[in-house]
Amino acid sequence: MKRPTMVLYITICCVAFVISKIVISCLLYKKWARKRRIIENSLSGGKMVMFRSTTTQSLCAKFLMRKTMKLSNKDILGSGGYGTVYRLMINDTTTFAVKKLNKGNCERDRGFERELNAMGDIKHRNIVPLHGYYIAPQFNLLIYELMPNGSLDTLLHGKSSKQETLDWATRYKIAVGAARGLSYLHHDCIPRIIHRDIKSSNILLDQNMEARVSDFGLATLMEANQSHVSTVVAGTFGYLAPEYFDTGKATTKGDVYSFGVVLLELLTGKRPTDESFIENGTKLVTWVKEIVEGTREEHAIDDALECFPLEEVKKVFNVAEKCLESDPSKRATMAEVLKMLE
Ligand SMILES: Nc1ncnc2c1ncn2[C@@H]1O[C@H](COP(=O)(O)OP(=O)(O)OP(=O)(O)O)[C@@H](O)[C@H]1O
Repeated sequence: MKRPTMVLYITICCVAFVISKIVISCLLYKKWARKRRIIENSLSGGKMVMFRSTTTQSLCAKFLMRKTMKLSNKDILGSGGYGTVYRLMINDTTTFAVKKLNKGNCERDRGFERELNAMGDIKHRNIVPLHGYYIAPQFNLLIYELMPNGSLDTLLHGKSSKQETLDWATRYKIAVGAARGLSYLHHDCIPRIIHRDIKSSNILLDQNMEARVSDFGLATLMEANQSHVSTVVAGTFGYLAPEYFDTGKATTKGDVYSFGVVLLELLTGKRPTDESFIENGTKLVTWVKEIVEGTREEHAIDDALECFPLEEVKKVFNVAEKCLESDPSKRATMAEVLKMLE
């Protein structure tokens, strides 16, 4: 090849290389600028409130918001009917769980308000702490403490092969902790709080496997002179008390019934919606009642439990029965349930 032709080729290659670099840089800049614009737009017109605590005192709201805006699918911890929950890592020692509720759905907006009303002032070792919230034009955020051991539902029914079976002592501890949290809501809060969605996926576990009641999106406040609150029936199939299902009147006894179903899940390792019940035309509650009547509790206990103290197990079956009385006036209160378990 002649020298001038070669120089021409090399020049063309160099120019093409430089142009492609410029184009790529422009595209990357455009993408970055777009992302930044979205973050700026989200930050403007929004209101961030962080409650004072040792975890939050050194945090700057703007820094927290910027971190929140960068959350993506890989940070998702789980999704529910009302929103998506993300893991938000601030630094090596501080991580939050952020629930994002998109606006525009009346029920979802009400859920956000209910959650704030119910949880704003609550501090109890068996309730998931709410650290703050963010209100923006397009969405709302709830900022909780991250529960590193996830939900009871995943621990009992999760499919991961790495997952260890929950031993009896841990199950018992979870039952007592959840009962303590619920009893606090019913008997020690003013006004009293009905949770309305007690189920295993709303019982989370902290680093010490201590149970924490979460998800107050349906929670209802009840003044001292009220015996019930009339609502549209909501909650989760399999956990709803029969009288609530029939009348829509929410009472603390409805939560007691749902807690009874959670006790059965801990004992039997079965979901209330387990397919085997549907196939046999029965329900978890009916099946267990028959077993307890025939004093055959050892046949209902979770197969995954290799050893367990039978007397203690029988006692918990009896407590569950007292929670699952079909007549709410005969059903135990949460304070009584806690006393029996403790
Ligand atoms: N504070 C938290 N720490 C760790 N994981 C959490 C936390 N809060 C929620 N999660 C996870 O996110 C999942 C979704 O939670 P969310 O409360 O939105 O829905 P759900 O209770 O599963 O269903 P629904 O709200 O429809 O009743 C939970 O099952 C749980 O695994």
